[in-house]
Amino acid sequence: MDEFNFINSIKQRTYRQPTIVKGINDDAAVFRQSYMDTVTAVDTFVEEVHFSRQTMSNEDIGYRVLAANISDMAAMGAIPAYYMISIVIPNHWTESDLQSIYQGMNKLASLHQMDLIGGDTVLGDQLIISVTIIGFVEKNKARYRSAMKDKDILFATGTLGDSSAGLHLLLNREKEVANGDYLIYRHQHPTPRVAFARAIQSLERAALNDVSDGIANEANELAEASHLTAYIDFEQLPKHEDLDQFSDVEQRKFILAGGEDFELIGAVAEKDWEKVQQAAEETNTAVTKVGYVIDNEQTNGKAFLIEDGVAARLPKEGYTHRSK
Ligand SMILES: Nc1ncnc2c1ncn2[C@@H]1O[C@H](COP(=O)(O)OP(=O)(O)OP(=O)(O)O)[C@@H](O)[C@H]1O
Ligand SMILES: Cc1ncc(C[n+]2csc(CCOP(=O)(O)O)c2C)c(N)n1
Ligand SMILES: [Mg+2]
Ligand SMILES: [Mg+2]
Ligand SMILES: [Mg+2]
Repeated sequence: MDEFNFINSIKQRTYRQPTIVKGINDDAAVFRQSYMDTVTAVDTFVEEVHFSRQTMSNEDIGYRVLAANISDMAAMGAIPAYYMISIVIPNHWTESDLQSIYQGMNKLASLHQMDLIGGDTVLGDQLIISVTIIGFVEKNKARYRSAMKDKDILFATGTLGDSSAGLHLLLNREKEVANGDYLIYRHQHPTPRVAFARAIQSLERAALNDVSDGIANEANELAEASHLTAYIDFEQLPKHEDLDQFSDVEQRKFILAGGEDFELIGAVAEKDWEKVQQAAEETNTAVTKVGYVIDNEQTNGKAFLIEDGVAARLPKEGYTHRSK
C-alpha cells in the first residue's frame, strides 16, 4: 500500500463545512469559528475488542466508529462538524478493505454534513482506529453531566439493550430469534441522537450523557458529576419487544450493562418535561421517563434501581476493559 495514494483516495474532493480553511494535505488542518464554543473528543477502537470482521462488514466498522464519536457530540448538545482518523494498519488489510471503512464513515458523515479534515496512517500488528471529533455548541450551552438538579426527571432516548442483544446474536449464531436482523442492525448502525439533543438546546438547563457502557454506568456518572442521587425505575426503561425472546437475566444484562446503544440519558426540570416530549416528537425520537433525581446527603453520587417497589444500589457494572 502506498501511503500517499491511499490518503489521496480517502480524501474528500469537496468539503461540506464552510468554516474549513485548510483540510487534508498540509502539516495540520485549519478551521475558523468565532462565535461558538468548540467541543472535542477522541475514542479508540481496537479490532477484536470493539469490533470484529466476524460481526461487521468493513463499511459497518467505519460507520460505527464515527457514530460512537458523534454520540459524544450529541451528549454535549453540540453539532458535529469535523473528524480526524488515526489508523494503525496490519499488513493483511488491503487498500480496498480500508477504503470501505472510510466509505462507511463518509456515509454517516454526509448525513451530518461532517468533513474528514486529517489523520495519521501507520503500519502495525492490529487494526486500531482512533477518531477525533470536533463540533460546536452555543457559548456556555454545552450539556454537562454535572448539570442535574434536585427533583429533575431522568429520561432515555430510543430503546436500551438492542445493541448488545444484536452482538450476542452475532457471536452466538446458533441462537434462533424472530426478527434478529433488527437487533443486529441496531448493533451495526447505531443512531447518534444529535437531532434530539439539538432540539432541546433552547432549554436553559439539561444534563446529558450517552450510553456507551450501559445505563448502569452512565446513571452513576451523572450522579457522581452532579453530587446528587439518581433513581432509575427498571420497569420504565425503554425496551424493544424483540428483547422479550431472551431470558430475564439476559435482558437485564443487555438493558443495564450491555452498552453501545449510543442513546442519550439525561435530566431536566419537571417544568421542562413537556418541551422535551415536544422535541422528541419533532425529531421522531422516542423519549421515555426512566426515573428522577433527589438530593440526599447519604446517597449523593450514586445511582439506585427500583425493582418490584424496592430500591437497591445500581452498581457501576458497565463494560469495563480487563487488564491483562
Ligand atoms: N487516556 C486518557 N488521557 C486523558 N484523558 C482521558 C483519557 N481517557 C479518557 N480521558 C478523559 O476522561 C473523560 C471521560 O472519558 P470516557 O472515555 O470515559 O468517556 P466517553 O468517551 O463518553 O466513554 P466511552 O469511551 O466509553 O465511549 C473525558 O474527558 C476524556 O477526555
Ligand atoms: C467483537 C466485539 N466484542 C465485544 C464488544 C462489546 N464492547 C466492546 S467495547 C464496549 C463498551 C465501550 O467500550 P469503551 O469504554 O472502550 O468505549 C462493548 C460493549 C463489541 N462491540 N464487539
Ligand atoms: Mg472515551
Ligand atoms: Mg465515547
Ligand atoms: Mg460519552
